[in-house]
Amino acid sequence: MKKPIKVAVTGAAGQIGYSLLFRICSGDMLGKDQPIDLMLLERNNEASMAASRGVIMELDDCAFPLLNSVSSSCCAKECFAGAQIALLVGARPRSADMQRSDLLAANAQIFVEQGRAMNEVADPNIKVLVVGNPCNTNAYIARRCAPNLNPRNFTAMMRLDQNRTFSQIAHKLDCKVTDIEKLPVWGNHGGTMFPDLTNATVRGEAVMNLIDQTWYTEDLIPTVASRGSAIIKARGHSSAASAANAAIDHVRDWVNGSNGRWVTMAVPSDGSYGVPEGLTFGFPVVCKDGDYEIVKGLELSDFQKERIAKNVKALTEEREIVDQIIAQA
Ligand SMILES: NC(=O)c1ccc[n+]([C@@H]2O[C@H](COP(=O)([O-])OP(=O)(O)OC[C@H]3O[C@@H](n4cnc5c(N)ncnc54)[C@H](O)[C@@H]3O)[C@@H](O)[C@H]2O)c1
Ligand SMILES: O=C(O)C[C@H](O)C(=O)O
Repeated sequence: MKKPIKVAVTGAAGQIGYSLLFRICSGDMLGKDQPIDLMLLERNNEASMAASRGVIMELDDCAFPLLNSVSSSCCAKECFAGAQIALLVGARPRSADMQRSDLLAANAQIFVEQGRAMNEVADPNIKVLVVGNPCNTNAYIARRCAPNLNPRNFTAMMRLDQNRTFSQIAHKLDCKVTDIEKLPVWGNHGGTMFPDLTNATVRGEAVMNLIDQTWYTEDLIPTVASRGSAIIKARGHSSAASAANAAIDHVRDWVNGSNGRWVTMAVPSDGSYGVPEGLTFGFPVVCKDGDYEIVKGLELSDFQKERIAKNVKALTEEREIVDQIIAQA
């Protein structure tokens, strides 16, 4: 029997939490032989605590063989004590009339506090996935506030954007999602995100030979970039089960490897492809041995450079705003 891994999840009683926790405990994220100590964080108010208790009752009622223990707290330091993996989901979602970046004012402070708490009590090599929006910049905040932890390990979720692109391509070309390779989404989980078909293949054939450029730039890219808004309009709530699924995919591949496949993770830039060092930026990565590597050596066309530059601009502007928030916090 393996030793349990300590997994912290914030926003445990929210929409995403309700899809995510049950899949973590059934072994979808870390494997069917990996026991888990689950540590939940919710807001300190009666409704959130009650909802959190209800979720724990349901987790109990599933009798998950892999769930070694579960605890719930409204104190970040208690929740993150010894945590080896943290999924930072707890944050306000946007409403139909908002951009994700409009959430910075509401959510930035959460990631200042949680970054500081992790810095004091988490495993120094903790792997962090930020889901709460705007997730790239929130991951940047948490990393800045946790100088004692491994900075590479502060990542944000763009796997949902990749999964959305894969499904659009599979519908368009009538293929299986598993036939598709080398299709990353660069940049920010925001309006400028860049689903990049340049190197994508379907059963080994270049996707760009199978679709026309107009469909790519005028249909696919806007459809993926506005999918979150389309779901909010349709459901009245932001995506939840698909977001939880993407979080599972992100952490599973990071921990257990992507078998040579490119996957999209937003990670601290090392300066690759002209992206300023330190921005939390969506890149194509390959995961192996519990780590990720940005795919290197790609020749970028002017079209790719221009799309990447728009994301650099958006994230640089957000970084300027939050640098002030961090300095004042
Ligand atoms: N990156 C992505 O692809 C992606 C996809 C979907 C949603 N999101 C984002 O995920 C976040 C959560 O979405 P949701 O639909 O689950 O929202 P929700 O409102 O249903 O749940 C959020 C939960 O977080 C809790 N929470 C708030 N502040 C907290 C704090 N400081 N500590 C602990 N818990 C706290 C709330 O009490 C609530 O239970 C939102 O910001 C949303 O925009 C991101
Ligand atoms: O769009 C949102 O605000 C929610 C989430 O980021 C999504 O992409 O579904």
